Amino acid sequence: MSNRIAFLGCGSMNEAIMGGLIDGGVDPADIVATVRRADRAAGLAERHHGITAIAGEEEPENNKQAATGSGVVILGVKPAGIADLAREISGSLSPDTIVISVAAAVSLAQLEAVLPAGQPVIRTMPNTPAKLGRGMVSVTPGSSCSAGQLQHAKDILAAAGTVVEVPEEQVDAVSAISGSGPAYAFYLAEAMAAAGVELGLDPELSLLLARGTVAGAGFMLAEPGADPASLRKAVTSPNGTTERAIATFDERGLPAIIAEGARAAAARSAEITRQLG
Ligand SMILES: NC(=O)C1=CN([C@@H]2O[C@H](COP(=O)(O)OP(=O)(O)OC[C@H]3O[C@@H](n4cnc5c(N)ncnc54)[C@H](OP(=O)(O)O)[C@@H]3O)[C@@H](O)[C@H]2O)C=CC1
Ligand SMILES: O=C(O)[C@@H]1CCC=N1
Repeated sequence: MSNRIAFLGCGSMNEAIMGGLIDGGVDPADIVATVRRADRAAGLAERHHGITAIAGEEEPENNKQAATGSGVVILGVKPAGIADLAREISGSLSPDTIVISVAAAVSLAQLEAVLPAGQPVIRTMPNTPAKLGRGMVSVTPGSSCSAGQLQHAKDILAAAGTVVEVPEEQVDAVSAISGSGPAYAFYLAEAMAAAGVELGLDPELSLLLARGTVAGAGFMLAEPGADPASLRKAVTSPNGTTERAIATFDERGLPAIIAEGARAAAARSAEITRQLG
């Protein structure tokens, strides 16, 4: 199988995976990326020296060219564009080209319906820390994906972070927790920075403290066997300051609010799947 990997629709998510793979040792010469805009393609080629980036506005056949001869093709456009993209490249795929979709809400059945019969397909749900090799990536194989092909995809994606296999009915939940999750952590950092300003800190200092604290806590969580509840308790002195803050969060129902947000994210995913038919 060809070593070449094509990132079709190389925006936030696919660029993050691509960055993780390059840092993890994939040869940039084996990577081809497509986008619509020429300035975006130029930016990708500048940030990831040695890859080939092709813009649709300059080369309308860019996706077909990139798919031709690639062993793995990673579809990274918005959910509404995935079926058209898959149709567009279906005549350019080898029967053993592994087609990976990173799109939320696009089902395996929807993908398989627009690709050649028997094409190996894998639905994934990654997240943007993949850029640092710190992503969480779920994989769900389609009906024609062999165990060997799934393992090959897992081996490639491992450079982007931790790979977990889940049944398709759990992908919306994975999306609501780890797919969208980095945004929740950034939102927490934004709220903490704003709270610091309200308490009288200089905005720049407050942002520095909030960023460093969320990042530092993230590193602690990344240690093997880390337990968020134990780590939290280690900060919380009896009758101290943290205890008062956590009690306030509990009284105001913050865990329920987070659960409600995650339910809304998962429900939106299911809604998009229905809308895409
Ligand atoms: N962002 C995230 O954290 C996550 C996103 N996802 C999924 O990833 C997918 C992409 O999302 P995201 O990266 O945020 O979106 P972006 O808008 O950042 O990226 C989409 C990219 O696709 C390119 N593009 C659009 N149409 C075409 C086409 N026909 N041919 C080639 N390139 C095309 C765009 O090019 P141009 O820039 O030139 O317009 C853009 O670079 C979605 O399906 C989403 O559900 C999944 C998990 C997390
Ligand atoms: O917001 C979205 O729809 C995508 C899917 C998960 C994260 N970002």
